[in-house]
Amino acid sequence: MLATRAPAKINLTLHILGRRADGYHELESLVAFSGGGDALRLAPGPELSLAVDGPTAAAAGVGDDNLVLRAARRLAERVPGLTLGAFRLTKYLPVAAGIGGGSSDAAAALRLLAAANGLSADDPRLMEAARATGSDVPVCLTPRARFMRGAGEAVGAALSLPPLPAVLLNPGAPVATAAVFKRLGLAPGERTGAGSHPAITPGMDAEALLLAALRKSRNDMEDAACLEAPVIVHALAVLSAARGCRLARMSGSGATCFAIFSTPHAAATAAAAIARQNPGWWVKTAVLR
Ligand SMILES: C[C@](O)(CO)[C@H](O)COP(=O)(O)OP(=O)(O)OC[C@H]1O[C@@H](n2ccc(N)nc2=O)[C@H](O)[C@@H]1O
Ligand SMILES: Nc1ncnc2c1ncn2[C@@H]1O[C@H](COP(=O)(O)OP(=O)(O)OP(=O)(O)O)[C@@H](O)[C@H]1O
Repeated sequence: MLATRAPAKINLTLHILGRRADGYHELESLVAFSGGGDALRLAPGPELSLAVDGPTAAAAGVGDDNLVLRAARRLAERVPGLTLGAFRLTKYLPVAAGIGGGSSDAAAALRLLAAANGLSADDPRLMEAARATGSDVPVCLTPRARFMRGAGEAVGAALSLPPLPAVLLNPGAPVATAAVFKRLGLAPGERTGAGSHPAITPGMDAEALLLAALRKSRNDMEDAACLEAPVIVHALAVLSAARGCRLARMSGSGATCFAIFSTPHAAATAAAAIARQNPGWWVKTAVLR
């Protein structure tokens, strides 16, 4: 039995540069990852199957369109004689939440299949299968902080950013990614005129440089997502007002928002207070890296 984790993907920044002729949006995003997340196991064998359990299993679905199965099929198309097997996904991350849960599961499936088949981590067929599965899958293949560009197919080198203590908050409203992109109202071929992304380089000091660069950047999907799910406005206000919050922002197409704190203790104290006051919300602490 092989096992791996599928952590949450957090878009620390998300700049929309325009819409390509093929309808997809061109973006520039600094992405980081939580610890924890979903758990995926694989018993290698000739037949492909999937069982799903865990608190958010029902929303993710066990059908043929589960991203674990889609990623496995995309790799099998590229690797003759690929050993497949029985996957078991234990789903903890909220679904349709802007934290790439399904994409991270798909990337985890590719990592396990690579291990089961003796493929090296830099075998180009893994990245090709990731690209063919979904826009967020390439950046999740090796979950370390890095830039993603294009429509998500171009991923930069891993960045050794200082670990960022954070609170992740999902207010319980599922948000469809395509609906938020549509609300941006860009025509194919149209540019947004977004300025260049503030420089973020390996080894940046957490206290000063990284936070300053993050504050100068944005999530360009935030306003559109707030129209789709107005509770996001409230979620951002709650995070911003938390004691010790240094930056609060939405991830991806929402509705999950994150806040950065100076220490894990400050994040844990804020998370406990927010969870107490909002019993229906998904509130977790994380160290993003
Ligand atoms: C918003 C982000 O989460 C930021 O990381 C991603 O860009 C979205 O990634 P994703 O959920 O994996 O997206 P996909 O499943 O590939 O696409 C869902 C839908 O979102 C739209 N889409 C997606 C990515 C992109 N760069 N431009 C788009 O316009 C397309 O309408 C597409 O049909
Ligand atoms: N393993 C999976 N986990 C979660 N959702 C899945 C999975 N497989 C397929 N899906 C479907 O994919 C859709 C998007 O789910 P996901 O949780 O990945 O969204 P997201 O967090 O908004 O992603 P992103 O941030 O990449 O836009 C859901 O409608 C869900 O039914």
